[in-house]
Amino acid sequence: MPDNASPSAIEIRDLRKIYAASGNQPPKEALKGINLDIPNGSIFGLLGPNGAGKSTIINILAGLVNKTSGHVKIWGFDQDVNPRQSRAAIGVMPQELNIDPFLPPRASLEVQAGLYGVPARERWTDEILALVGLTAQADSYARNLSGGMKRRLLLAKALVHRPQILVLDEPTAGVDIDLRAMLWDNVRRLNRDGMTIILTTHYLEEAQEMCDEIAIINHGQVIARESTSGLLGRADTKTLVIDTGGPGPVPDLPDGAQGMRRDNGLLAINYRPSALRTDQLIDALRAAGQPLLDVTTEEPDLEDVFVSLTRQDRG
Ligand SMILES: Nc1ncnc2c1ncn2[C@@H]1O[C@H](COP(=O)(O)OP(=O)(O)OP(=O)(O)O)[C@@H](O)[C@H]1O
Repeated sequence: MPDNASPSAIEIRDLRKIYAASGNQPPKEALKGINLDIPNGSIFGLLGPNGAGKSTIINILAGLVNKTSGHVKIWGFDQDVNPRQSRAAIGVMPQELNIDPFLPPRASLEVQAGLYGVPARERWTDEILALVGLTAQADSYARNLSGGMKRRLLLAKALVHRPQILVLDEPTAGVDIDLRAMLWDNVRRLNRDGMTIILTTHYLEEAQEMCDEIAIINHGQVIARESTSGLLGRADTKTLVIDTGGPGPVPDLPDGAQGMRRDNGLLAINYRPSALRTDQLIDALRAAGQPLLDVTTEEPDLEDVFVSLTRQDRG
């Protein structure tokens, strides 16, 4: 296993990608100078709306798409200077189910290990099969596997060469709850053993739960890159939920606060903590003669941050 002296598993500098024009499609500048360091040992989320450039970044990391310019270091190896080593350090679980239907899982892993030049004594085929829960299906034709099992096989294939970095491209799109839980168990275990995980997902609550750090990509640029908790702290929105003893009209509130009655009769007041303090809201409610039988606050989630950041960045 090569040593990586850098604290970053991945270093991306001024990465640009222009897809050439084709047919009547003009050229497309998909990446406009990405700078990104992905810390060694992290579970890192790469988020962004459709077409933001996430797959382009991942495909460049995986060596499947050629960059137009810029530098990429994987596990300390520059892709252009040490292509073989940089490739060996990364395993990618792709979005598409690209599996040979006639190869059983065990054979498929052996073929993959051969492609990566893993010597027989260093293979860990049975361990990987056990890890992803395919031991019982190890010798069944892949075409007989369920969709969920095929996904597990994709994860297994990404692991054969014991990469230091594992990339999961939308791993849970269209996947049922059990498989999702199993995937995340596996990912956490691999991470605990030292593997750096890079994940793209459309499920923001999943990113919130799984990722230590997150970069948000929009229009081919990094528009935020922070710890998940730092990012959550950025959302300048909070909701105060009050039991006023039953339904009733929404009282007058200070500027910057929006109130609504929920179906259960609770009064929900959305406000910006930077503009208004909670006690000012409470004072206003007291002045309006509202009973305050119970008061709770609801914190923002990643979705709030994501929506507000990508909205600001529009255009
Ligand atoms: N092979 C290609 N040729 C031309 N344009 C492309 C090609 N691949 C991607 N693009 C364009 O580059 C931009 C970025 O696409 P990319 O697939 O990287 O986005 P994404 O963030 O992964 O989106 P999604 O979440 O939908 O997968 C988009 O405008 C897309 O249409």
